[in-house]
Amino acid sequence: MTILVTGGCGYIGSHTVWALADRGETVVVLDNLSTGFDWAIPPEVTLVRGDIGDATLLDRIITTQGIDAIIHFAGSIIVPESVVDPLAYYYNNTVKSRDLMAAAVRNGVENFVFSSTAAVYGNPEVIPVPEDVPLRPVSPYGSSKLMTEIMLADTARAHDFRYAALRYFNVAGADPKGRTGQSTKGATHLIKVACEAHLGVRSEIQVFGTDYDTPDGTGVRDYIHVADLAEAHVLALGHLRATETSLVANCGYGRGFSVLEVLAAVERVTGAKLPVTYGPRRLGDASSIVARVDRIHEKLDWHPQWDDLDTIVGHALAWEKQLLTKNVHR
Ligand SMILES: NC(=O)c1ccc[n+]([C@@H]2O[C@H](COP(=O)([O-])OP(=O)(O)OC[C@H]3O[C@@H](n4cnc5c(N)ncnc54)[C@H](O)[C@@H]3O)[C@@H](O)[C@H]2O)c1
Ligand SMILES: O=c1ccn([C@@H]2O[C@H](COP(=O)(O)OP(=O)(O)O[C@H]3O[C@H](CO)[C@H](O)[C@H](O)[C@H]3O)[C@@H](O)[C@H]2O)c(=O)[nH]1
Repeated sequence: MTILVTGGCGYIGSHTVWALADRGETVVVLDNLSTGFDWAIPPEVTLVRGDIGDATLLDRIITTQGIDAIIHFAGSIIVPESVVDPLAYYYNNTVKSRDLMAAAVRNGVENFVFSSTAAVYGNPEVIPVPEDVPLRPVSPYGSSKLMTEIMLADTARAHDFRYAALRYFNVAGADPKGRTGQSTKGATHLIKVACEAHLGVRSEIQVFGTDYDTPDGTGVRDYIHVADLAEAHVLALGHLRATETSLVANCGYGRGFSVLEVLAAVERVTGAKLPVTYGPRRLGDASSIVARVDRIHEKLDWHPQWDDLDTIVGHALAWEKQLLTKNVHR
C-alpha cells in the first residue's frame, strides 16, 4: 500500500511525509515545486515533479505505484492573494482538486485526506467553533476549500470513496528534530514573520489591525504545532482505512492567542524586543477563530505533544536559523 502525497514538498506536507516515513509507510510525493522544496522530504521518498491537474500523470502514478490513499496538500494558501486573484485560487485549489478526485475515483483509490482550513468558517458566531455550524467563508481562499469539501462529500455519496477533511487552524512551528520547517520565501504567517523580524531577515513586523472586537484589539487565532498536525494526518488515514467512514474535523488546540500575545511569546523566547509597527486590518482577515476540538480527540484518539506557544515559537525560530545557514533562497 503506497500513499500519494500531493504538495509533499511544502511546509505541512513535508512534515507529514517525514511522519509517514518514520512509521515505515511507502510514500510517493507529487509536487510542482511552485512553493515547495525537493530537499524537504526524506531522500528515500520518490518525488514526481508535476502538477495535480495533469490527468495522464496521475493515472500513471496511481497505477504503477499501487496507490491506495491520497493525502492532498497541494494548493495556494495566501488569503490576501486570493482576494486579489480569486480565479487563480479557484483554479489551483478547487478545479485541480476536482481533477485529483476524478483520478482517484477512476483508478479505485478509496481513501482521501484533504487539507481544509478554518477559513471555511469565516467569522464564526460560536467560539470555539464546532464543525457543524453554517460555513460562511470571508475570502476566496476559504471558499475554494469549502467547494472542495462539498465535492468530497458528494463523491463519497456516489462512489466507493471516503475522505477526511482536516480543517487546520493556524499551523506553526517546525519539526522538533530539525529535519524540515516552513521555508517559503516571503511567507505571511505571523510566527514565521516575527522570527524573521527577530533575525533581521525583515526590518519589522506590522500588526494588522488593533481595532478588532477582541480583548486587546488584535486578531485571535488557534496556533497548532505542525508536528501534531502531521500526526493527525497519520491517524486520519488510519481511521479511513480501518473504519471506511468519512470524517470532517477541526485541527487546533481549542485555545486562542492574540497577535500581541504571540509577539510577546517571541520576545520571551528570544529575550529581545521585536521591531513592531501597527497598521490597518489586512484584506480577508477574520477577527477571531478558535477550534472546538472534541471531535478530533474522540474520533482519532489524537494526543498532541507540543501544545505550548513558547515551544512552537522555539521550534519555528530554530528552523529560521537553519534557513539562514542553508541559504535556500539565494
Ligand atoms: N499553513 C497554514 O497555516 C494552513 C492552514 C490551513 C490550511 N492549509 C492548507 O494546507 C496545505 C499545505 O499548506 P502549506 O502551508 O504546507 O503550503 P506550502 O505552500 O508550503 O505547500 C503547498 C505545496 O503544494 C505544491 N503545489 C501547489 N500547487 C500545486 C499543484 N497545482 N500541483 C502540484 N503541487 C502543487 C507547492 O509546490 C508546495 O510544495 C494547503 O492546501 C493549504 O491550503 C495551510
Ligand atoms: O505580519 C503579520 C502577519 C499576520 N498578522 C496577524 O496575525 C494573525 C494570523 O495571521 P496569519 O497570516 O499567520 O494566518 P491567517 O489566520 O491569516 O491564515 C492562516 O490560517 C487560515 C485559517 O484560519 C488559513 O488556513 C490560512 O491558510 C493560513 O495562512 C492574523 O490576525 C493577522 O492579521 C499580523 O498582524 N502581522
